[in-house]
Amino acid sequence: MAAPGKCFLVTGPPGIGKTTLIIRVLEALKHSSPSLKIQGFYTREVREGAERVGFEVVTLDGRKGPLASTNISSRESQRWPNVGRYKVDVSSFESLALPELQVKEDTDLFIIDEVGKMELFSSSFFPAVLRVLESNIPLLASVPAPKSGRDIPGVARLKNDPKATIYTLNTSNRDAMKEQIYFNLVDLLQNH
Ligand SMILES: Nc1ncnc2c1ncn2[C@@H]1O[C@H](COP(=O)(O)OP(=O)(O)OP(=O)(O)O)[C@@H](O)[C@H]1O
Repeated sequence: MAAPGKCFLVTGPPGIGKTTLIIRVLEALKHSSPSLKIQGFYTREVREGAERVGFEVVTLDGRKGPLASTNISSRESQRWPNVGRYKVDVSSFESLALPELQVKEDTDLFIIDEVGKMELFSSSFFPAVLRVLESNIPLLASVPAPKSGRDIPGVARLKNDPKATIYTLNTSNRDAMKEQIYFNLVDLLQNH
C-alpha cells in the first residue's frame, strides 16, 4: 500500500463515531508524545437531558463556546443561518476556531473536527483549512458523509486532494481505524 498522505480524512454517517475517534487518537498521541504541538478544535453535542439542543466548539487547549443551538432567541440571531432546527453562531465559531488554524512554524499536527455545513457558513473557515493543507503540516480532519450521494463543495475539494487519505467508518471497523490512523500518524510525525 502507498504511504498515507498528510491529510487524514475521517468520514461516515452521523453519529458513527468520528469525533470519538479523533479524541481517542488525540489522547493517545498526547500520552505517547507529550511534546507534540497539536492545534485545532473538535465539535460536540450539547444535551439537555435526553434532548440534543446544540453543538459546541472545543479548542484543543480546552476553551469552548457555542457553534449552534435550538435555544437562541436574541434579535441578532434572527439573521443567523440555520441547519435544520439549529441556529449557527458563526462569530462564536470563528472566534474560537480560526486562531487555532493559524499555521505556525512549530505546529506538528492540526485537528479539524469537522469541515461540515455549519462550519462552512464562515467564509473565513475554508480558506484557513486550505492554508493548513498547503502548509504540509499533517492534518487529521473529519467530514460528513455525502447526502443523497453528493458531497458539499468544500468536502469534495478535500476528498479529491492528492494528500488526502479517506477513512470511512462503520460500527465494525471504527476501532481498527482508530489504531490504523494513530500508527500512521506516529509514523508520519516521526519522519516529519
Ligand atoms: N468506537 C466506539 N465504540 C462505542 N461507542 C462509540 C464509539 N464511537 C462512538 N461511539 C458512541 O457513538 C455516539 C456518537 O459518537 P460521535 O459523536 O463520536 O459520532 P460522530 O460521527 O462524530 O457524530 P456527528 O456526525 O454527529 O458529528 C457517542 O455516544 C459515542 O459515545
